[in-house]
Amino acid sequence: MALLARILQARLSPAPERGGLRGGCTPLLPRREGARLPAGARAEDKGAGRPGAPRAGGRAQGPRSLAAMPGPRTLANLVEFFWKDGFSRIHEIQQKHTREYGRIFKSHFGPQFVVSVADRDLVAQVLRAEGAAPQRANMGSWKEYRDLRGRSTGLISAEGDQWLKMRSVLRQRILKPKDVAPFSGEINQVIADLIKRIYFLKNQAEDGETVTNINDLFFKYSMEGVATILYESRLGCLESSIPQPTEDYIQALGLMFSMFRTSMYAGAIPRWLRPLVPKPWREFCRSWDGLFKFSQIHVDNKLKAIQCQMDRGERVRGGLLTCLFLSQELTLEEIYANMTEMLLAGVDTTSFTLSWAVYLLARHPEVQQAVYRQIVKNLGERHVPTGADVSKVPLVRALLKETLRLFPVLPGNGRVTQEDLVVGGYLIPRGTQLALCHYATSYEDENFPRAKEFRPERWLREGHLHRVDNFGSIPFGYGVRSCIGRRIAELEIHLAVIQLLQHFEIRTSPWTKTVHAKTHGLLMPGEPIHVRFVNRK
Ligand code: HEM
Repeated sequence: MALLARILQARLSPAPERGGLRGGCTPLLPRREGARLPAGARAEDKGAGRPGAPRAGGRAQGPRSLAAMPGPRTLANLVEFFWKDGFSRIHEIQQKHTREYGRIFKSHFGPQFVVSVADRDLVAQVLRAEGAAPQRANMGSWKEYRDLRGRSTGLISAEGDQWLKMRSVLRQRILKPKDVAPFSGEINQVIADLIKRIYFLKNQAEDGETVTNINDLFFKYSMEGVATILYESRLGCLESSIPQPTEDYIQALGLMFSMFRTSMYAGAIPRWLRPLVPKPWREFCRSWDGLFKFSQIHVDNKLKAIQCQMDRGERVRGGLLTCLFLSQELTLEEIYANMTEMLLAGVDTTSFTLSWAVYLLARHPEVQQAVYRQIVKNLGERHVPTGADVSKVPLVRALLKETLRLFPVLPGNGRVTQEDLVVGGYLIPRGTQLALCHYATSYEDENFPRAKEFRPERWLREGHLHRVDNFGSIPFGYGVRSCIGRRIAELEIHLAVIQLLQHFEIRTSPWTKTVHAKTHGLLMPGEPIHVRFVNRK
């Protein structure tokens, strides 16, 4: 039956040739008013989208409706997510559903209906067709909190004109590598503290080498690094005795982090159910209160310092926050909201990635040796690198890309379609939530030969003609709504990896286990990672 369905489907929907990034995508067709499904489409479509079935098509007969799209049953999905804690396995469920239903499938999450796209070319098609202000999916609860408290939205939660305005202000300041290169000095000071902290922790270890729970160490590094850029002030996260306000802040961040999960529950539970299940929404609001409060303290401190400088008639110069104050392009509420949301977006993402990168280096000494050799050859054993040096060590950049391919911090991304689209032969009406399944596409051999293997060299360019780009792995997203903090994160990670390898050989320890990924909103190491930092000299 399945074979017959596939053959019928193939006749109805000739598969387009896969043509890499530039070709091979189904063009986005405008909605054909009154387009009708071919007779019997429902039955025939049962096999559509399964592995081996045609990916896109229906052009001859018109696109198929969502009713014909395969996908898990609503009840099964609810059980998977709410009963079997599917929220911690989103990445695996993505792969499972792709295997079972194909590269485009539909699902229900509580009141939400989502179409998942797990195909490199279809993801490219969707993202390339975006308008001027793409809409992120599932931000209703974020917006609701802000309305409730009279707060502004930040870049993550804003939509439409509000988003365009804020994005155009922030993109001028941090979007390009050259914008963030001047932060190298500040980041290097944080890295100097990180290295000191590693020596301190090693000295406390029985073997003089093992640092347990590098996740925690890199969390503190990332928080200190991004706060240095966002608030233009140090928090003291890497000191032996962390100042109380910073300790409170770390707690607030912990709460913020657990909020990702809360936020998913909060969003998935319909409003009318809140009186019966009040906890998720209450927790959600409480954690946002804490985040906004903390950010506001730091922003206000900086504002006061600038005011004092101005009162003394001094010339005011500074980084991101200072520029935002002086340019007055954003209101104070918008600055609070953006600082809060950027901090939220900038700590765990960077720290998880750095933890995975160090774990992978420890597990693959031959790769580590190659990266180290390139650093020594092109930069030297002790040269403190700046942003401008990073292009001289392509293996360090390749290491980050490969780490993010295997462990993309955001295993999937969301969009709400702003026009009717035809994707993979299906008519997706305007206003439909799309989930772009980056984790699933990252692990496809077709996109990345021997995809399960850690091979950073796959990202090296052969000369200038060969551009290694692939919509199978776009960990920072793509296009006008992609990650605005990308260059900050890269700077923090590249500079840290270079200096860690200049100081230490990273080895596994008897306590280094195989670490599995767990999704907690973000894809994180499921267990603490322990490694040995062996002094180079
Ligand atoms: C390894 C680190 C990071 C990864 C993998 C990452 C990934 C992402 C992804 C996938 C998105 C969604 C893009 C889209 O919808 O197309 C995003 C958005 C965003 N990220 Fe990052 N991010 C990282 C670090 C950072 C840092 C350090 C900051 C801030 C300093 C930051 C700030 C943001 C903001 C504000 C947005 C929303 C952008 C908008 O909607 O205009 N991210 N990030």
